[in-house]
Amino acid sequence: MSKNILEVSGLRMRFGGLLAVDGVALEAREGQIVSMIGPNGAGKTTVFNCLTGFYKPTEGVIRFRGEEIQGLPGHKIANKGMIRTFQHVRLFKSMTVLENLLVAQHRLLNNNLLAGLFKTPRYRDAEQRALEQSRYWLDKVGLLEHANREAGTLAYGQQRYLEIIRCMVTNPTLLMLDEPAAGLNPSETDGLKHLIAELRDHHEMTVLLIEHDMKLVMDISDHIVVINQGAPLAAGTPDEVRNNPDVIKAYLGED
Ligand SMILES: Nc1ncnc2c1ncn2[C@@H]1O[C@H](COP(=O)(O)OP(=O)(O)OP(=O)(O)O)[C@@H](O)[C@H]1O
Repeated sequence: MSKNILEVSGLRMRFGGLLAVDGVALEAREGQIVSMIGPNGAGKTTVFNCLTGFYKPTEGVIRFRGEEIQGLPGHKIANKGMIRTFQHVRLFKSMTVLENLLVAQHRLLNNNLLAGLFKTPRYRDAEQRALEQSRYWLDKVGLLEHANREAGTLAYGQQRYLEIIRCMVTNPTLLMLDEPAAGLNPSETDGLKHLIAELRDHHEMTVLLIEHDMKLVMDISDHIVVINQGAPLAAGTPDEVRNNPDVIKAYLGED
């Protein structure tokens, strides 16, 4: 059986009088796509912010590859291999597409200032690997020909892809995507769906997804967690969730 990458239990996050996250639990096993859904304001992004160390959770246990990480600063959690995208595109828009990918791999490159200054063979090897890794992922999402363009000049859908591969070049253990389909047209959304499925099926990636596009979620998720007003409402396979009366009432019935 595949191992647990992420285990979250009893997660609570309070902002003054507002309990934005109230007892959320979730689990992601290696190679699974796990989606978190719920109406606007349900607390999904707040859960992401707690997992990635942007917020210190009020309560709860977060285990990443068996190790408790709740309350650790974001950079330490990212160094452990938990990498995310944001609801709104956050690229270095005046840098080239390729530079965005190289900057993301700075840990591989800049671990020794002197090595960088003198361009030692070891540094050059690392630089070469970073370039190869970048080209591989650019090719995968059809952006290789745009490698030297300013990232801000890419079409919106391409910027979304670039954000995802900017995570992939760091060889993450867990890829967390916050509404990656937001603002995409149907054909871009379909491309995104295939890319996420490919990351799981051919790159053994574990993916935690927040998404409002129900077709995307239902088509690719192995497991879905539904939260409503901060609290867990249901969890299960896409079929179980789709047919759950509480979910239909609280969420799917809203549209
Ligand atoms: N830093 C903060 N300070 C105070 N309240 C916050 C903060 N961050 C989030 N909230 C509140 O917590 C609740 C949950 O917000 P959150 O953004 O996590 O929901 P969401 O499920 O991601 O929503 P959406 O689907 O619209 O992105 C909301 O009521 C929001 O206003």
